Amino acid sequence: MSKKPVRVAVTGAAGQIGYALLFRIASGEMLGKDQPVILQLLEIPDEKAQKALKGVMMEIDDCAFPLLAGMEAHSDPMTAFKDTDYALLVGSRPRGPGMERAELLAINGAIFTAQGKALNAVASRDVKVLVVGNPANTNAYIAMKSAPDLKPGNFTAMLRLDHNRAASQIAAKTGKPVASIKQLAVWGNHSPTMYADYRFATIDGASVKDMINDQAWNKDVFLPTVGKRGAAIIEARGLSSAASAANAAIDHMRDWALGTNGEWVTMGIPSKGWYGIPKDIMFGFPVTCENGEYKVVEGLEIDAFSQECIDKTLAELQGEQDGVKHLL
Ligand SMILES: NC(=O)c1ccc[n+]([C@@H]2O[C@H](COP(=O)([O-])OP(=O)(O)OC[C@H]3O[C@@H](n4cnc5c(N)ncnc54)[C@H](O)[C@@H]3O)[C@@H](O)[C@H]2O)c1
Ligand SMILES: O=C(O)C[C@H](O)C(=O)O
Repeated sequence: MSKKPVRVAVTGAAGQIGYALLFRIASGEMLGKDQPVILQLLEIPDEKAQKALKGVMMEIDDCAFPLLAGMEAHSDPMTAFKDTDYALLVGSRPRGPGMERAELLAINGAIFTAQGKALNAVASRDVKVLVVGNPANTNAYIAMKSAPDLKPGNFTAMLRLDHNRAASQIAAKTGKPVASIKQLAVWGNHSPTMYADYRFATIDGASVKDMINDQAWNKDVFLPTVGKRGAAIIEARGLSSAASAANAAIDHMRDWALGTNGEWVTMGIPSKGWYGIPKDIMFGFPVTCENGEYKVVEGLEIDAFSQECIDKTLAELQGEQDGVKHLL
């Protein structure tokens, strides 16, 4: 018997990431090739944006996706999020050259108060929320705090692009296939302070740290390359990453919904005190997923260098989250 369709809301649906994301959701790459979906697409109530959204929807229609069980255009989160099972909050301004993501808080923060409230009012009580719009961790925190009737743990921020970037750099350094890299983690904020950590990573059972055996490369090449990759792409492309961001969003939601078979992935989630990160800080942690739930990988040893990195990204997040109290 075929499965009941699930509702997937996507904001910023006519934007760059939206264009790289919607077709893949509709084709079953996110929730499985047997899972029908209803797309609930949100754009700003602006004639040009709504017209562009109609154009994207015409193209989606023209793909004749067998799993697409319905598609709606919205300009109000209160209708876009009605009964939604999954919400991908992408819609918000990207940064331009020379900006840091945190500078977007003043522009984008308020979007997530309104959207958190709307999710609180009308979404499924089990909605799984992924915040992509930057600064992603703090926007996710705002949305979570604006939705007191939903479970805080159902709000997540996207660190998966950083995880995938780290995996790709390690594959290049070791000359091994990216798929062979296991047990990678990215701690903290989706910002240059993030701490991509390969101390526990393995390739075919062997330690990646021992294979690389170069702390100078870790500190002076790997961490800055991963941490500043978004800026490097903006510099090269003139626009912020879109297809890789959409790909990471698909990976994040697919793994959360369908499980990771014991493999580690990175998700930005509200802390419950793990590794000394204060409660509710929206922090990147290594997790595994099973039965629609994520579980933090606990008990990892944090050495002095790692603690210093974790403290730095935590302090930045605390500063950002203190700075948005007026929105909550
Ligand atoms: N977390 C990550 O790893 C990551 C990666 C890449 C990009 N991003 C962020 O994702 C966001 C979107 O990037 P993009 O390249 O698609 O930008 P874009 O400008 O191409 O598209 C954004 C779209 O969002 C719409 N929008 C704005 N406010 C909205 C609102 N309140 N409700 C609904 N829609 C709204 C705009 O009209 C626009 O169509 C940016 O904030 C960017 O920095 C995050
Ligand atoms: O860096 C940006 O502003 C976009 C995005 O967050 C990225 O990491 O590519």
